[in-house]
Amino acid sequence: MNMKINLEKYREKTIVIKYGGNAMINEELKAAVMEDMVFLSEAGIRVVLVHGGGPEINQMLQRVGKEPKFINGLRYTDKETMDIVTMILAGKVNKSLVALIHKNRGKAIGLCGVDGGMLQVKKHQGELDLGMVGDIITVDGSSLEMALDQNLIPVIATLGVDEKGEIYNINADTAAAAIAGALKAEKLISMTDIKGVLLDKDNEETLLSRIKTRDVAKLIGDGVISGGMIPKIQSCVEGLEQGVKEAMIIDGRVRHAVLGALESEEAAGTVFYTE
Ligand SMILES: Nc1ncnc2c1ncn2[C@@H]1O[C@H](COP(=O)(O)OP(=O)(O)O)[C@@H](O)[C@H]1O
Ligand SMILES: CC(=O)N[C@@H](CCC(=O)OP(=O)(O)O)C(=O)O
Repeated sequence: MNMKINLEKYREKTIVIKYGGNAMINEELKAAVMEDMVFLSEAGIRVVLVHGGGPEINQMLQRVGKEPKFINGLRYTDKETMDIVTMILAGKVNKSLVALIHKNRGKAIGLCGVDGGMLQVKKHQGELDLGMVGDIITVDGSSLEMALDQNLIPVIATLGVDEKGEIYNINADTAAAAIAGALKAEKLISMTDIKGVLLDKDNEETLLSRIKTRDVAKLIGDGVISGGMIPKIQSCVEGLEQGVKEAMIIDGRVRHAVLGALESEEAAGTVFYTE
């Protein structure tokens, strides 16, 4: 890779990168993102990759004749859907990302939140029943720390487990924020399929490049932010509240977007800040 960027300031720091299913738009881009993960890891950065896979889950549901259903950006997950989420997230998507890292001569370990009891959940509490969706109660980061100490890149599928051993589905942005908080990460970067948070979601010229965390509730209440952007933006706020130094949303369609985001404080995308 012919990129000269100074990553020294992140050496031995933890960076949690959330890679959304919508930014896995083609195999070439996916391979380039995994190349970046290896590059960062080789620069001595403790990289944790938390991935989504919503579109792949939708495709499989449709193949078996089930219509995907979302409520405020969260998937309604009945038992049959949960089986498919497990197969696709912890199986197909997770292993394909790990394999791509290995293809780039990096070392990765694919885990899901059930492994090592990493993501402990209880059934989601909300106005509406979402089935097998879990709310995170605690994050046990010890298996992640162990992997990072061995210079492995942990690649995480966002399933969680409750005290009865039941497996739940967790939105990948929500899980990434909780993991970043538990690891006291330097940065939480969410890669998606749009420039960042837009004032008008159909006009990419209306990028909000900086958002104050206390304005987030109003942006959601006013309907500026909808669908999958709701958990994404909420998770940036939660990450900062839990001690992450910086949270941002960037355009995963752009090659080497993560490297650009680390290189420049004024990177493209949306940066969240508290006062
Ligand atoms: N104000 C907004 N700005 C940007 N995107 C928005 C906004 N409101 C809703 N969205 C939608 O949120 C989507 C990103 O969330 P999602 O599809 O869940 O992505 P990912 O798979 O990366 O997690 C965008 O593609 C866009 O359609
Ligand atoms: C509860 C819930 O909504 N879980 C998500 C988990 C995957 C995810 O978040 O994937 P993206 O990042 O690609 O959207 C889902 O089932 O789609």
